[in-house]
Amino acid sequence: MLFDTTINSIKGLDNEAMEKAQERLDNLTKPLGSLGRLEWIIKKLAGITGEVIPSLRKKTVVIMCADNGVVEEGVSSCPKSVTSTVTRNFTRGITGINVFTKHAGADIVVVDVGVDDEINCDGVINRKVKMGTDNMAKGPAMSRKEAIKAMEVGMEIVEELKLKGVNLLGTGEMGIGNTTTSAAVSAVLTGNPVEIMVGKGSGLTNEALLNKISVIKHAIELNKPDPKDPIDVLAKVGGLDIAGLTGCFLGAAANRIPILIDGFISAAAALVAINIKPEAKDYIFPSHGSAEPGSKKIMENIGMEPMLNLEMRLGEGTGAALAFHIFDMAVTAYTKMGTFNDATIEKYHPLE
Ligand SMILES: O=C(O)c1ccc[n+]([C@@H]2O[C@H](COP(=O)([O-])O)[C@@H](O)[C@H]2O)c1
Ligand SMILES: Cc1cc2nc[nH]c2cc1C
Repeated sequence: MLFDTTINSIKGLDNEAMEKAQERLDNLTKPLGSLGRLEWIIKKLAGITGEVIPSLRKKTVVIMCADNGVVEEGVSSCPKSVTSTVTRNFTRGITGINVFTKHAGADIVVVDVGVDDEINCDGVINRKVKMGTDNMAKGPAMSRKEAIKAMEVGMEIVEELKLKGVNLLGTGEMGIGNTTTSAAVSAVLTGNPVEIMVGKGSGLTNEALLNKISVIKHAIELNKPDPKDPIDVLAKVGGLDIAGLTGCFLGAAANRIPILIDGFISAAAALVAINIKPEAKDYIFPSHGSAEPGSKKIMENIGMEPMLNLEMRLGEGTGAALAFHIFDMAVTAYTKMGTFNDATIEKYHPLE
């Protein structure tokens, strides 16, 4: 089964490549460590790829699109039909992520993993597991088998992209109601109270926010997801979009491809992936901190610090695409700066 083989092929980082990268970083004409977390990016890229001089040849954002049955409980300001409309619009070049990726010199791959509509649109890959999840306020969102199938969709997509030479991935999603499922999954897995994991998503009144909180609490009480079993949590109170992205994170780790988290939903998927296989964390990078409050709590739980804080909450992978620029700058500085061997000054050593 693809799921098991993927999980079993996730291995640790290449320490030798990381040591050599550190050596080069320390030899660049700058005070030791002065490029801060750009140096951390370089070292981690070297450990992931085994290349001492990493190059970002092909960058792609994978967008997992799916509907969430819980939307019928009034948890979103948007009608469910927005999921299929925006999914189609990704192929028309007019959405936020189209502009963000174009500017970053990256591509997008749009995957229908469970939109409740026949998409039939060139440019949208049809890997529909089912026509949206069931309403988690009335029973499990999906079966365990469906959750695994959706994760395998993500794993397959990453394998296909690897064959096409993609060596930097971003994660994005489109799914009305998915801030509700992300809050539910992350509340259960982090052990935080539902209230602090929930926000207004794409926009809610204060009254509707209270309803969203009680719907999530009810869904958790009803389905009793087991916090020690991340797949159980994903299946009972998650979504097909989150599951697809969880598969992308695990697939990227198995295929040694660096992969960036985007906003709250993508962070919830990374949280599930790390709970399934802790070593996957080595392959995952943060990008921005979403305005959705639960995003910060997930980052704290997985021990990551976003690189940007712009209060964005669009999703689609826009924050990840924005961070591609930081990666480009890190690699450019690392490869284009001179070393102390070329420079006319002595290597700078910090005071002991
Ligand atoms: O990425 C984020 O942090 C984020 C925060 C709030 C909303 N969104 C986007 O808005 C949609 C979900 O909002 P909602 O209110 O329907 O749960 C979904 O399509 C996401 O892409 C995304
Ligand atoms: C237009 C629109 C675009 C989106 N992208 C992600 N969520 C969205 C919600 C809406 C409403």
